[in-house]
Amino acid sequence: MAHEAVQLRHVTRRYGTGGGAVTALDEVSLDFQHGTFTAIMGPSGSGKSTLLQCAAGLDRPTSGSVAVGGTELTGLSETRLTLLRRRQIGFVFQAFNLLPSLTAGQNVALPLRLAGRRPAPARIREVLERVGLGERMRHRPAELSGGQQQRVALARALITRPQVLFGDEPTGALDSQTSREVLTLLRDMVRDEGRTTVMVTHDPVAASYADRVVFLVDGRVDGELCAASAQEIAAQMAQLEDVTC
Ligand SMILES: Nc1ncnc2c1ncn2[C@@H]1O[C@H](COP(=O)(O)OP(=O)(O)OP(=O)(O)O)[C@@H](O)[C@H]1O
Repeated sequence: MAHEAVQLRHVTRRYGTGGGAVTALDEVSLDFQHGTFTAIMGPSGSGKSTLLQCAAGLDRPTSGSVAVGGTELTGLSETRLTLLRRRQIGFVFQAFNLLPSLTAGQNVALPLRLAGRRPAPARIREVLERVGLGERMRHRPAELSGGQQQRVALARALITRPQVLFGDEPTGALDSQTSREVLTLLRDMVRDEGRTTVMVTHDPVAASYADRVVFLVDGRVDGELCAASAQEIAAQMAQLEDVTC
């Protein structure tokens, strides 16, 4: 494919005005290539979540441009942006955000229902099987472990076959063993299905599952590592946190 999966050019996001204004992102330019797994790291308040929200079309930059799958988001109406998000983007958060009264299968079907489509039961089963939960279709969230709930949330994000999957601390609420299972699943999906994945994390071990780690400091890109170990990533983070203290 000719274009990047996600392209940010000189993206600035400012909150507020006057003396109390905060520049959460400051002229960030980044490309996320098709079929790659990128982790975004940086000290608290460095702009990681803002970057993800702008890249996913959930927030609009103050200036600069974002393109997803070759479509420029700047200037799209809210309706067209919503349609693009539904078709091309999946999102998983630290909180699983499942509806407690719905079964796993019904939760997974929700994005299609919201788009006015009738989900085929076979497709729901296929996606739940992909995350290892084919037998749990009729279970409600309270009957599932944290890791299983996050896998249902992942299946829900994948039901529309998005080009790009964004995760904001997707393993932040999981113990280390369960985190590893979810991260392995994410990495396998990138490798086997070419699902471009961008994940914010505080955890160097989680980041080591990615092909590339981009570091943010004060809303700017401050270096990156490729195919790095958790130790290398932790060392880089310690250095950045020292500098910003
Ligand atoms: N809605 C908002 N209104 C005002 N300021 C905001 C808003 N959202 C974020 N900020 C500010 O923008 C900066 C970047 O925030 P952001 O949440 O992107 O950082 P982060 O790196 O994800 O932080 P953390 O690791 O603590 O979650 C911070 O200074 C934050 O206080």
